[in-house]
Amino acid sequence: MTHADLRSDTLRHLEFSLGKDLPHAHVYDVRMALSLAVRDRIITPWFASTRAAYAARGKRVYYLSMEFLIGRLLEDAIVNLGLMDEARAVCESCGFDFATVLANEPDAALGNGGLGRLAACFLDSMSTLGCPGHGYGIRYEHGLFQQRFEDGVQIEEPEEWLRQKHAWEFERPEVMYGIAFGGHVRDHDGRRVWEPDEQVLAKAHDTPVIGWRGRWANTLRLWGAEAVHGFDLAAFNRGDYMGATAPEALARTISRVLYPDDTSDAGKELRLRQEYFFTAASLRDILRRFCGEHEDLAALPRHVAIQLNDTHPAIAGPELIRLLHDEHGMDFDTAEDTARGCLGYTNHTLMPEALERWPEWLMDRVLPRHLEIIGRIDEGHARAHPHRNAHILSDGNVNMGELSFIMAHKVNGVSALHTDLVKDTVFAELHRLHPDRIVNQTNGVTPRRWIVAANPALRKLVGDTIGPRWVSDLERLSELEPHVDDAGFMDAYAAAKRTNKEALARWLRETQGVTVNPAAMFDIQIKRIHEYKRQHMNILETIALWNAIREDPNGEWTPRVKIFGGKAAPGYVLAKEIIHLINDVGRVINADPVTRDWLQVVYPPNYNVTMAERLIPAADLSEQISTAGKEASGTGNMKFAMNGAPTIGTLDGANVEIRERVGAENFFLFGMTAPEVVARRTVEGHAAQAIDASPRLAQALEQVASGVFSDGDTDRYRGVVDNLRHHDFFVVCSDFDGYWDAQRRVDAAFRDPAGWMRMAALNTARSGWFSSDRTIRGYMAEVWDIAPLIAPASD
Ligand SMILES: CCc1ccc([C@H](C)CC(=O)N[C@@H]2O[C@H](CO)[C@@H](O)[C@H](O)[C@H]2O)cc1
Repeated sequence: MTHADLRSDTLRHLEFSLGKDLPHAHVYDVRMALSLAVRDRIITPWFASTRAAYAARGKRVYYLSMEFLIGRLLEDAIVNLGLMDEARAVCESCGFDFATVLANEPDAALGNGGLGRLAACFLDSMSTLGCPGHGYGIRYEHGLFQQRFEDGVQIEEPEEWLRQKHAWEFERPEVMYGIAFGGHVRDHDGRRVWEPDEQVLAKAHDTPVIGWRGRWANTLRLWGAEAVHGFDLAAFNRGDYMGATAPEALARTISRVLYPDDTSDAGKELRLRQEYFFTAASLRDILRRFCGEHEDLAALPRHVAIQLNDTHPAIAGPELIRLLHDEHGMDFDTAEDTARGCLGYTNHTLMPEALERWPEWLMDRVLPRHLEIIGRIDEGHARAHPHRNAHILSDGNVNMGELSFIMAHKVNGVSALHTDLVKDTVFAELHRLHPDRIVNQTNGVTPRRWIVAANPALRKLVGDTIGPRWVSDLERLSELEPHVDDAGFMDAYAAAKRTNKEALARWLRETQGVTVNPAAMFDIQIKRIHEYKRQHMNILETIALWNAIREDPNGEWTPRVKIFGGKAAPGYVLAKEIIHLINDVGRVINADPVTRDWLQVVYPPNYNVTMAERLIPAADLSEQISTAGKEASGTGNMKFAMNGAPTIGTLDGANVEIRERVGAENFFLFGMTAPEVVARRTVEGHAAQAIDASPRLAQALEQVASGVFSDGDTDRYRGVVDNLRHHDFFVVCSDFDGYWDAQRRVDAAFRDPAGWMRMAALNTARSGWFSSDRTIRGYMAEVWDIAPLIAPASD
């Protein structure tokens, strides 16, 4: 595949697909034309993969997720097809800067955070491994809101990724299903018949997902909602223009926007409709494909593995039973067992408020037949386990966690610690009743996006040092370890990090108007804003450091740039207060001439996948400081370690496994363990005690309370301060001094550049296990019982 070919194809698309003459082309036109030319090169492996899967008559995996946090796709496709140099040459030959062309693509922000991004990494790995699978989700017209700051306060604005044509999808008007809602269930000669009173059409939009080296491609099928009868001409003729389009608008509401909550169950009816809409359309599509190849529906589990990405598609259990029993006449118990044989359920959070519980009355109104079926499942489980103390239906609610567990043949947590906590807490009773149902599948991330695309300097160095095979066999990074004692390699490693830091400094200057010193330590915390992730502990430590530098300006300090990134759910008041506080503290500290050269705070708005790709390669320190027992896994922690940023963190989620693999000496540990946190909470006034014992913390809290960072306004942070002083459920105060001490250890370590770079390089060399390829191989063997349809990549 020469540059000439890609160039001629790009120019052909510019002319015939975009209808643009090169002299008049805008960057958008070139980006679209190049995208279409690159997409053309995905079609052949895509068709071949589909044919191979059909020919194999084997098993397929279906990953059902309300979220796919994809980001941009052009560079990802170019990387997986090995067309980087060609694509850059094509842009330059058209008179456009490659980076500018790539930057013209909007992020597909169809997710909130960890869960959605994990789904996207999993799709890349399933294609790279040749695991026949499809992603199923919702084609939201508006993804996660755009974040901007007004005087440091988060303002949400609608996200408009579809304002421009989406280059990577194929609309499938021929794949359309009517999805029913509401109505009643009545008896009809001994059978229960659902008579819904609403219907919405689900139309498929397919995006090919190409794997490394373009050897296999799966499909991401996203459903868009449309009205059965969209336009009311009679109303229009009556001049009731709103009335005329109301049916269309109402129907499209279902796929209009992503719910921006990532930890609390909004419990909104529309959310339940979204969950049923995509789950029902996906199951219809799965059964259509199966019935096109096989007769006996009881054989479904041998050919179909369905993974529930948290409880959000949990209605899949009752819906599959409804299809098998009500529509295909299978007897109920066989239908239930058949469904269980297909279903796997992944739990991603222990936060009680994040576990979905739908009021029975709401389920009865939206999905009356499903509520009946859920009742029968629960009764059946009670009959099988008379003394059980776990219920799907309890206190007038439908517990979607219990439903998912009982309807799945395998349940997994997303890190070793999390899986143990799932067994000991949220599902302790069900674990007792089904002791071999829970397995662990520690998360992973795709090295194609998070090293090859995001960090070309490191990619080149690693490739030059150990050859090309690490990209699809990441544990080969361990072959770098002997080179860590080689000065030449370490100089090149440090140079790569420096290149990335200078690039980030340039971007911060150009986009944020902030000048940072690339020699300073880039200390980064990027993730959704949440009390358990403890961004407020980070900013309190920053204030304490500021105080310490001001008290001893000539002391031996390590220049540090504190970089934050992250959105708060619009309704999460305290998280929004934390955002405001970080911006307010930054405003004061950055203006302080005494400390300016030693400490800066930067918080670029609208953190997303593309910004993560820019920040992570430039990081020196990875902040993973959640309250132990609260972060199910984390995946940012893995991306930072791979890109040579040692972690300061607690023994929480996958931090535990990162520390085990990179070595305790290459990890800055602090804080209470999960059991210690639980014990500490039982101590009356544990926060006040900790504050009394820590003058640094007490001073910082008092400064926040007294308005030092809010122009004397003593109300602005009353919420955060009172919560910390009187509740502090996430033990910020009790972990503060440990955190402070760990940060001072970081300072000392960073002042030894060679020593620091050694830690950084060992983090890279020892984090290969955290590839999502390893994770997917685990699911394939222990959950889906499926074999890849291609041999492992040889290069
Ligand atoms: C009902 C609202 C809602 C929406 C999303 C969620 C997600 C489960 C939250 C989430 O993203 N969890 C994160 O999942 C990652 C992938 O497994 C983990 O690495 C993170 O630790 C976990 O917080 C909970 C509740």
